[in-house]
Amino acid sequence: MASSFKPEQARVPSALPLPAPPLTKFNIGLCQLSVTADKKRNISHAKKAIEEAASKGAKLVLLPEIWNSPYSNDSFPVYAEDIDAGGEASPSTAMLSEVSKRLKITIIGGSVPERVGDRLYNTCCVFGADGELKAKHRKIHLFDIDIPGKITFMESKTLTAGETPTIVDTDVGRIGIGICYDIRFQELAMIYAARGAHLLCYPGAFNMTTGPLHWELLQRARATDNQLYVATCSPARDSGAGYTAWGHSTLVGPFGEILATTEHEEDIIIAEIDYSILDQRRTSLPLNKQRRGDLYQLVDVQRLDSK
Ligand SMILES: NC(=O)CC(=O)C(=O)O
Repeated sequence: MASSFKPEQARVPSALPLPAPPLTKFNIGLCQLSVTADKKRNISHAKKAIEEAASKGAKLVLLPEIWNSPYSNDSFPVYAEDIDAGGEASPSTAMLSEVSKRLKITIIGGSVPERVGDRLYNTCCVFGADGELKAKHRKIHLFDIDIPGKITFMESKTLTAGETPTIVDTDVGRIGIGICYDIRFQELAMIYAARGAHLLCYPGAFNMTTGPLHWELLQRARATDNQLYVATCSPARDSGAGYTAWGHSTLVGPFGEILATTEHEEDIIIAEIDYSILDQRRTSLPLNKQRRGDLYQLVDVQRLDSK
């Protein structure tokens, strides 16, 4: 019987069905890396961590937000790379491309500062198992925060905001990308879910003020509301750094369950993702059929405009 709730109208355009993923079960590796001021060391360190994750069975590896540079407005212009030029102009992404191809794995390359003319972005590159750059997400929501006596940080002093949501089909499923502060904006996750994402990946560097309260809560909320997997990856904590990361990289399942997590030290988490659970959860708790499209709607502006 057709529902008078008009669930198909709660997403504009209508939500896409969940696509069949290329594989159902695989391991994800979350590399919670220590980051120093030495960029060359950061790159070789990340490379070793990716190799270790792959040797332990990871088919998808996620890196932290800003893993090749300290997280500071002074550092972003100094460490920024011209990703589109590639090669020597972007040693960090050249390494990701080489490793993903050699190991035949998908890499969600955390984020690095990107230079485009006189602009800087906080950018996540996704490399396929063939070493090709499949997608580039520029942090859409810049992290400007001012909690007196606790934390003041203004990314907008140096960075420009990205303009588009990023969802990418990979060998390990359809993945929506957000960077750190992007996780606070539930509409982005809802748009990815409506576009058929199996998994959302958020490289992120929450801090000692918001991390304890919000980091796990937000991941579990995005996963529970959208009935999909959420993976996050933070830098390891360095208490001597100007910005102290919270750590606690995590994988959350589609029922909001923590499947794997860690503390704040350097670590490589290997955990299993099983996409067959998505259909099970959505059948048992059919939120997509129960939405009140007669009362509210989420408009995906980009998809609407491309129609
Ligand atoms: N660093 C961020 O982008 C976000 C963050 O720390 C927060 O939202 O809190």
